[in-house]
Amino acid sequence: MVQTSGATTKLAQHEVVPAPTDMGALANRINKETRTLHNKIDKMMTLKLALALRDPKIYRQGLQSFYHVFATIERCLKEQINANNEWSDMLNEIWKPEIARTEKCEQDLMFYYDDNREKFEKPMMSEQIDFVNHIVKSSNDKPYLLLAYLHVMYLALFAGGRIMRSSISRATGLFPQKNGLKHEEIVKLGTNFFTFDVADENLLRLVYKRDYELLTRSGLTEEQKLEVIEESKYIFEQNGKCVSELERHNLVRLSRKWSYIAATKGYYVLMALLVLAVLYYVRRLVVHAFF
Ligand code: HEM
Repeated sequence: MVQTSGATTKLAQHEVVPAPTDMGALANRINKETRTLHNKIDKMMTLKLALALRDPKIYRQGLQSFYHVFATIERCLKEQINANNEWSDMLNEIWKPEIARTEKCEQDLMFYYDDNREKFEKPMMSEQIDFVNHIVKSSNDKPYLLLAYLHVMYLALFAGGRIMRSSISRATGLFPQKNGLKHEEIVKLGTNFFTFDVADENLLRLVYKRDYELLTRSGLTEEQKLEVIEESKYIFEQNGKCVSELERHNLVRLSRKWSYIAATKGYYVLMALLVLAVLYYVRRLVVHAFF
């Protein structure tokens, strides 16, 4: 458990581990090797978020996709810690319960799905199912691959997550009205995913990164570190596939909606166009006759 209450993040530069310039540190190596992939998903998600913030249905689909990933990581992690194998101590010492996302994500999903747990409990989209199966297999075959998830998925929350939290909180079209609650109260109910129950989030991040480095520095062979870096690339790529899959799904949903409108309201649209054409013709006749 991280003792963060009343703490301050004012650490001297030399106390921050790993130093940003330490290119031997596993976390820095992952960041360097995945920079291009990160920039790609950053652009993708920033674009999609602009749409999702106007449509709670799109937002909750995105959140659901992350829910399955975090819930699977945390389930596998618990299994490996309880297994008392050669990786249990390392994983247990890096892991901080305050960073867990399963419950936080569930609280938000219950809010957006009106307390219908069965609507989000199981992954239904194929890329999400592949992702979940891959995590379970990696964790069973090589438990140290969970270290890729512990860096990539959880540190994302402190950087991009913070940026996203601020745009989400300002998005007025996203939150359903609930029993006359004030906007700030509603925002709180729907943004648990981005909050940590600690006095100082930055300290939590620094302690997490420090323990990750101290335990992985000599706890893994070079070959295992290379495998963790490869798994990190997979995580970025698979997140990208999940985002694209949702985009395709919504395009189909929207086109079905428009074909439905055309099929059911087509008569009225045709009549309106006809009236406009007649008005245009009459206007032309009048202009021609008098001018
Ligand atoms: C699934 C999507 C994403 C993943 C997995 C991800 C992952 C990461 C990781 C692992 C880091 C390094 C953190 C560290 O070492 O402390 C990071 C940094 C960062 N991310 Fe993301 N990220 C994602 C999406 C985004 C998005 C959408 C944005 C922008 C809104 C963003 C903005 C940033 C920023 C500003 C940093 C800090 C860069 C730095 O300190 O040099 N990320 N992200």
